[in-house]
Order: sequence, then structure tokens, then C-alpha cells
Amino acid sequence: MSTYSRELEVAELAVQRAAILTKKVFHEKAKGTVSKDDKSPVTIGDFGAQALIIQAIKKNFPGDEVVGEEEASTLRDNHKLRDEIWALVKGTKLTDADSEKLLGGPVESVDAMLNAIDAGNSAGGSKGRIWALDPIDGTKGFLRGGQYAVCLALMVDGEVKVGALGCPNLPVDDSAPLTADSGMDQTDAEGKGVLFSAVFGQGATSRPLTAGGLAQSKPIHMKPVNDITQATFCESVEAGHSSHGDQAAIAAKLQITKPSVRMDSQSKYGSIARGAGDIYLRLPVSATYQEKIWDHAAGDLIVREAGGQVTDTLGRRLDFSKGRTLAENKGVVAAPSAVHSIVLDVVKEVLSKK
Ligand SMILES: Nc1ncnc2c1ncn2[C@@H]1O[C@H](COP(=O)(O)O)[C@@H](OP(=O)(O)O)[C@H]1O
Ligand SMILES: [Mg+2]
Ligand SMILES: [Mg+2]
Ligand SMILES: [Mg+2]
Repeated sequence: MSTYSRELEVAELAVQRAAILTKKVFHEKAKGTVSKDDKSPVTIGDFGAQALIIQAIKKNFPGDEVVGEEEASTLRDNHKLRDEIWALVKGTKLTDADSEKLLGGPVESVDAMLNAIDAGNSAGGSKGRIWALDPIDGTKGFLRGGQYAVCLALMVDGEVKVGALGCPNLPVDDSAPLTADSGMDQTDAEGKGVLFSAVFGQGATSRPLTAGGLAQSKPIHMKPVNDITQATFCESVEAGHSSHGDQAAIAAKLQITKPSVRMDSQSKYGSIARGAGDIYLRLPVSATYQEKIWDHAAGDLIVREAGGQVTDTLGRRLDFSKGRTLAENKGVVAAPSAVHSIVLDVVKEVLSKK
């Protein structure tokens, strides 16, 4: 067995199972949205997916820690919300019985569910085996029927070794043209739903996210950019997460005329890794915001294993060993290795003039 093959299998199946739950939530009218302290939304889908994934990790790798985005305190007070999530979690399993067994089976009780959610409380750091989990990345995209991703990565001694990204609303076809988030037309109909994954040193792959899809793994590679003026940029939909103005100035300096493709979540990393887009820029809007490790860990590895380079806007590799945030980084520049330095130079030039 190759290194981390069991971790990869568990990660892929756990992401696949969690995506069954998030899709179900999307198709129900009431998504059980609550606002967190920072005013960002969290839904019953985020909580349910976190519970299912941590359950699978703890059953398979009891000594591992998890840095998960969500925590259960709201649910301990709000029993209506808690019970809605429990009904979902209880009813979600993989259709393949052997795979379900590999994940360790169902969550046993409401209390076990709350405890699983709260087990995502690791402080992170540079020692040992720590998983980074974003049960729904791009919650705003999820709510509007756009892109979102179920994101899971294993870090060992602060370095990402395994990454899995489930993107229920991206096309399965790696060569499908990239389309900007445009709302309700991107729902998870047949033909939609892709799972990207990577193991350090072993390349990156994509496959259908749906049942049976795990056997259809294909290697993915970034597209060579022979003429930078023809490159396609991906950026956040939310102008508060990445500066659209700075992106436009950088594109103009590189003489890129194609409009950027705006999409929520780490689906941007997956899309450039398979050559549907070329460059992902995340340009800091606030001087104080620290990026969260769960928003980047899986995507960083998948892009690098597909032939890309990922740094921050100052050219430093993303450092996942600093705790729950990328405390030593500012923004993200992800591009094919051959053109990364060209893009980075222009990013530095534009940002230094501000
Ligand atoms: N001011 C800010 N700057 C950058 N990212 C931010 C931010 N505020 C929130 N985010 C993060 O942006 C993520 C979405 O990224 P994107 O814009 O690429 O879709 C959110 O993930 P969640 O949706 O999991 O909360 C959240 O963690
Ligand atoms: Mg969030
Ligand atoms: Mg996120
Ligand atoms: Mg999230």
C-alpha cells in the first residue's frame, strides 16, 4: 500500500458522505441558517457535514486531532436546530455498505454528534497529525445555489500530506468551460459533482463525487500557459474576501482581457488544478484578517500536485504550522509553476503602490 492510501480513502469517502448531506439540505427549503459572531452564515449543512466527517476521522484514526471551522455551542442551547441536524446526520449514509463500514458507521446519538462537532477544536500547530476541515466552504455560495466545497486535509508536522475537495456543483468533466457563479442554475443535477484529491508526492486526481465515482479516478494537471495574456483568473465572488479592484489592475498589467471568473469556495483551487482556469488570486482587503487553514489546506496541495505553485502575495509558501490561521501569510497567489513568478511580480508591484 502506498503512503497515506488509507487516509486518502477515508478522506474521500467522508467527503462524499458529507456531500450527500449538504445536497439534501440544499434541496430543502429551510436551511437552518444562523449568524456567527462575525456575522457570517452557518447552516444545518455545515454542522451536519462537520459531525459526519469528524466521526469518520475519529473512528479510523482515534489519536488524530481536527481543526474544524464550526463548533456546537449554539446547538447545545438551540434544541430545535440541534434536532433538525440530528435528523439529517442520522439519515445520511453511503449507498455502498462496505464503504459506510469503512467510515465506522453512523453517529450513535445526539450527544455523540455534538461531541464530534466540538472535536474540531484543535489549536493546530507544527507537531503531529492534524486534519483541517471546512464542512462547507463558500457557505454564501451554497445558499445561493452557486459553488461550494467540502474540504478536508491531513497535515503531518505542519505540512499538508492529503487533501480532498468535494465540489457538488462543478461539472464532472475536467474540460468543461469555467462558468461564473450565476445562482440557481448550478444546482447538483446529474453530471455535476466532482471530487478532487491529492497525496503529497503522488499527484492530483479528479473523479465523480457521486456513488460509484470513486473508482473513476483520473490524474489532473494545470494547463500550460504559453501566452499569459490569454490566461483566465479565478477570484472570490465576495469583494470583502478578495479585492476585485486589485485583481483588475493586475490583469490589466499582464494585458489579460478575459474577465475574471468569480466563484465561491476552494472550487477555485480545484478548477485551476484541472486546467479549467489558470490563476487564483486572493488579494487581502483588510490589514488584520488572517486566512483560516481550512480555507486553503486541501486546495494548496491539490494545486501543487497538479503542477502549480501556491504562495502568498509576498511570495512565501502558505505555512499551515502556525495554528488555526495562516498567521504568517497575506493572501494567495496560485498559478502554474512556470508562470507563477511572472504573476507574483505584478501582484507585488500593484499591491506595493497602494
Ligand atoms: N475578510 C475576509 N477575507 C478573506 N476571507 C474571508 C473573510 N471573511 C471570511 N472569509 C473566508 O472566506 C471563505 C470563503 O471564501 P471565498 O470567498 O473564496 O468563497 C469563508 O469560508 P466559509 O464560507 O467556509 O465560511 C471564510 O472563511
Ligand atoms: Mg464559515
Ligand atoms: Mg471556508
Ligand atoms: Mg465553512
